[in-house]
Amino acid sequence: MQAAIDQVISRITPADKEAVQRAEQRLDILTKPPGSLGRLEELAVRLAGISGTEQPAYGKRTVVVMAADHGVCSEGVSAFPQEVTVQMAYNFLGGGAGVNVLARQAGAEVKLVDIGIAGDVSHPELIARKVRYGSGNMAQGPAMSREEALQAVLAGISVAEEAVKSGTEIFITGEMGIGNTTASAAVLCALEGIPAETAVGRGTGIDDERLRHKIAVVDRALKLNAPDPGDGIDVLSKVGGLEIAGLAGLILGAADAKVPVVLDGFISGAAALVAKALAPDSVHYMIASHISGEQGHRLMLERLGLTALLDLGLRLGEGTGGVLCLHLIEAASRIMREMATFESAGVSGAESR
Ligand SMILES: O=C(O)c1ccc[n+]([C@@H]2O[C@H](COP(=O)([O-])O)[C@@H](O)[C@H]2O)c1
Ligand SMILES: Cc1cc2nc[nH]c2cc1C
Repeated sequence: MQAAIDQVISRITPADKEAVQRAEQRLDILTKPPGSLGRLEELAVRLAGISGTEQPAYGKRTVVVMAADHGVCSEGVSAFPQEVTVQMAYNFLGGGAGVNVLARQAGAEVKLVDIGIAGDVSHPELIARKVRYGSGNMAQGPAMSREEALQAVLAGISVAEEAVKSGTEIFITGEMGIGNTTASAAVLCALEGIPAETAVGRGTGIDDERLRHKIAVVDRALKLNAPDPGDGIDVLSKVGGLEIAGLAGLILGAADAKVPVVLDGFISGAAALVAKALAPDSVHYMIASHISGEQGHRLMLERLGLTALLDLGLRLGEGTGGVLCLHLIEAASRIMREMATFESAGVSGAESR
């Protein structure tokens, strides 16, 4: 399994520098004062680098919602009970979750992957890739074995490969898993050497007392398991989660296919940090959609070297912020394809002063 992942990693290259240059040049001849479309221009340049063309057009958009459970829930780290994960799985499949609504509006398809839900889910639309029934309790031992972490990463890669084969041109990372902000905070601490109190937030909405307890749980898990910060798979297996591993694989698969991957919130950010640890150039293919209300996400994006496009105080997960960002991606790509140039519209350029 390691060899198959290494093969994918070896194919991931930086963004296309020439397409970046062509995009910058095109932005300067469009009918607007230079730089006046602000961050939309930066987005257009990044998309050019990813897609290898300064005038990209994106058709099929796929939100991949990886769902899994977390043994650490038994420590009382979430405001909600674990069974919500399986219940929400059916909500996604029925089209009633927040991300389903926003995806319909943005013309995106939602795919639910069972990568480690603690219960059984059966539905014709489900992508069944269960590695195990929930992770182990990281406060008492490793979350999973190294083999299970590799299997989950590989599952994410194969989901990406299959979606690209069926026409996906943009990915959005989504997830569902009660307890997964604890695992994501632990991954952030382990990879970036950050203290638990900086990385841990309120997740689904815990009070001050539970927050102090959650920080102590993450501290204990890190001390007990001593994950190796130089080894992304070790971090995943000791203090990660199955959906975090699956999303890390999805990001690697997207980067391998040179398809933009829009990151949602805190959990997607943890997966992105793992992908970066495994393949530093994968960051070139990531678009940070929004800054989550979850404490620690800002720092996470800083460590990824990415700037979020939206700041709406979202903290739902599922891919909701990522899907909202599709409207901006569509805007940036249409500007590059449809906006007139000074020459084509007969508009005078700036006077040199
Ligand atoms: O995306 C985010 O930034 C985000 C922030 C807080 C919570 N969530 C969602 O809430 C769940 C995890 O919260 P918790 O408190 O159970 O760890 C999980 O299903 C996530 O999708 C997501
Ligand atoms: C209801 C509910 C929906 C969610 N969607 C993502 N995380 C969630 C957590 C809860 C509790």
